[in-house]
Amino acid sequence: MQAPKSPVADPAQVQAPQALLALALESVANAIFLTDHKGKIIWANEAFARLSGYSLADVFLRTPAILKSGKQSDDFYAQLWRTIKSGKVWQGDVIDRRKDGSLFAVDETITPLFDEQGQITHFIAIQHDITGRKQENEQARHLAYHDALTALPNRARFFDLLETALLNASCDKHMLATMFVDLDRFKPVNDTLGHHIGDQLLVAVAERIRVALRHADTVARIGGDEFVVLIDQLENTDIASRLAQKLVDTLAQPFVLEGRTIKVSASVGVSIYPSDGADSRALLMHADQAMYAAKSGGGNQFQLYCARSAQDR
Ligand SMILES: Nc1nc2c(ncn2[C@@H]2O[C@H](COP(=O)(O)OP(=O)(O)OP(=O)(O)O)[C@@H](O)[C@H]2O)c(=O)[nH]1
Repeated sequence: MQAPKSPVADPAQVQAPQALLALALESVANAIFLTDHKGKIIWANEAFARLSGYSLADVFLRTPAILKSGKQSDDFYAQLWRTIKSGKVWQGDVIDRRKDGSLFAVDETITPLFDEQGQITHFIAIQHDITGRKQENEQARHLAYHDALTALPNRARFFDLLETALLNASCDKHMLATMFVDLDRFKPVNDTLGHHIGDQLLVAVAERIRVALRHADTVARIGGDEFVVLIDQLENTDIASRLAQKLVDTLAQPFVLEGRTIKVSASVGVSIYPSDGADSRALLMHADQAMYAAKSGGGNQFQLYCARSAQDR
């Protein structure tokens, strides 16, 4: 079989309904391809070539597997095939790969075509390009859950992660630690060196905290100079103390920004699940109280939450 040629190009010249239909399918803005009952592509329109980068000759008698991006599981494709082979319409979002290797996202509908005996003869796939919409959604999701200055997770994201970690911790009966990290004397940096240096310092602080911890630990920025940390699957409280001291030490090291050496320090408060609180609100509140105890002690130190001393305050 040879790849069919494009139909006539000028709709005004086309009289026969079938030729007009062929021209309409060729010219429509949605990418469309037609396969035989085994899934081999026997026709594709110009919009498909524009979207995928594959000409009809490239894909002729190949299967749509040529578009596979690796972003969907084998189960996904198995389910798709089960649906259309049973004679039903399949509809869903798919991420495909172009001829040049780049990815694109489509909202795709695949419809089986039947002969008079009710046997499937072909499948027709119609794709609507949603790459832009997907990217916008992802950007919006990222903005909703991340701090714009440091790109760390924000308060909302931190609480989501903490809730999930707490669910797992209560099932598996393991401990976790939350830490409240607040810079000491950050305001004078803004006041004397300017807000833009203050911003750079916050970015550098975020990076130092991240580097001091393991990849699996979570660091979030929840306010001006306030960061929180989640240490999951904590083996013992000594580890939390050691990590808190590590944060205090790393943040006490001078920062060099735009050729200036800047010294700040941090106060860190630590609370442990389950001994210091059973839920996210209690844990964060107690880590915050412990942080204030560290600040009252002169800063540049950490404190573990202590229920008795919190009652005395
Ligand atoms: N540069 C910069 N400053 C910010 C940002 N958000 C909040 N701030 C400033 O951060 C400061 C935080 O206030 P404080 O926590 O009282 O400052 P501090 O000097 O560290 O106070 P102590 O913790 O008591 O030592 C305020 O001056 C805010 O204006 C930001 O995104 N960028």
